[in-house]
Amino acid sequence: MAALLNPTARRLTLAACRRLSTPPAVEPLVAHRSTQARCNSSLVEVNGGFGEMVAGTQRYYVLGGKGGVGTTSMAASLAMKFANRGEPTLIVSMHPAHSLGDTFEQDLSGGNIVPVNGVDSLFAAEIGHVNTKEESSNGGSFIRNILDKIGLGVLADPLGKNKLHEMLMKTPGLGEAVAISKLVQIVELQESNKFRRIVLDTPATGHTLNLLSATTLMEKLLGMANKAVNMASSFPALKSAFGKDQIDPAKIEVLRKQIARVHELMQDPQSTEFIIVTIPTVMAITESSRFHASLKKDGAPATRLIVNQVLPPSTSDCRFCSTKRKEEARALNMISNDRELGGLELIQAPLVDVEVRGAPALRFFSDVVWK
Ligand SMILES: Nc1ncnc2c1ncn2[C@@H]1O[C@H](COP(=O)(O)OP(=O)(O)OP(=O)(O)O)[C@@H](O)[C@H]1O
Repeated sequence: MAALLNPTARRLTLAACRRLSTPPAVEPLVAHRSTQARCNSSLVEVNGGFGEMVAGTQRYYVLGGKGGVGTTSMAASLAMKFANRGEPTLIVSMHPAHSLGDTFEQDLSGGNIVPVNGVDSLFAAEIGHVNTKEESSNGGSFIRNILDKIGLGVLADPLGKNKLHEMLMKTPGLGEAVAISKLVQIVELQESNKFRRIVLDTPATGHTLNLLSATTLMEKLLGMANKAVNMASSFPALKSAFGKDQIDPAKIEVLRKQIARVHELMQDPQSTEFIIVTIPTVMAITESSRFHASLKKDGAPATRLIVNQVLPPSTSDCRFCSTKRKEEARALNMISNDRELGGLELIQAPLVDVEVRGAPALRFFSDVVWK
């Protein structure tokens, strides 16, 4: 088992490292450098196989895990690590409830690719989030765009903002449909060619990653289209505006092909690596095991498992800590004996004493995790 954080060094770390992006005005530079060196060198001897990742041909890194285990922090730290090597990197959050912007302490809610403040070579976008309030104030342009893509743009005007909303917000799978559609757009963008690495922060819903279910997605999109048409047909005033034949099969076919291309990329181990994020609890590990089984079933190439929030060692555990530590050891033990997870490369990321938030903390955390 890899050695973990030295608690003394850890205390020194994130709090001090938060300040390191800007050299101090008054503290002598040499002291600053020495603190920085301690921050950079100290802590963890965890082999994250980062060297292998850098040498590999992969361009896409898809991180997924149960809610709250730290997927966004891990994705952001990986993207930061690539960018710090000077590799142009894009991180995309596909979470319905985004926290990537909070992680970088920057507003990313516009859905566009924007440079991350204070980090060279790093760009970010949050996609897939449909904000009802914003949509209402901008006339439903995001949803309109999706409707356009499936040949139902004509629907947007006659339904009006409110009805459009009511209908689409109640459509199951809309969030995923929107996210996939946006991801396809991003991957196809000319601008995206400049990124050597693209890190995707994805929600794993249940134990599956719907990103891969292109077929299901297409069914959803088509179902959505049909629903829209049927609903509109029940409004007499709209009957003449359009009918089923308004759905443009050619447009649907273009979208289907684009999605198939993304799907293919995601299944190609030369292009994509899936990374499962978990925490050392029996429940999270059990779910990760199912998650890996479903990734394999989908032909998705997962090689690494990150166990996040592992307790640092201590010589003076309180009762609570030592009980917690035993529970953790039990959970970690499960991994090596698990048929699904046992074969994955294990990365242990320590529980640190401050939030992983803001560029300096992320920069530090990325060096701790990705070795
Ligand atoms: N190793 C760690 N040590 C300390 N805090 C951590 C660690 N990893 C994550 N956190 C903190 O835990 C919180 C949740 O992390 P994060 O947003 O990355 O989780 P998530 O799995 O993406 O959550 P969600 O699925 O709800 O979006 C954040 O406040 C983050 O700073």
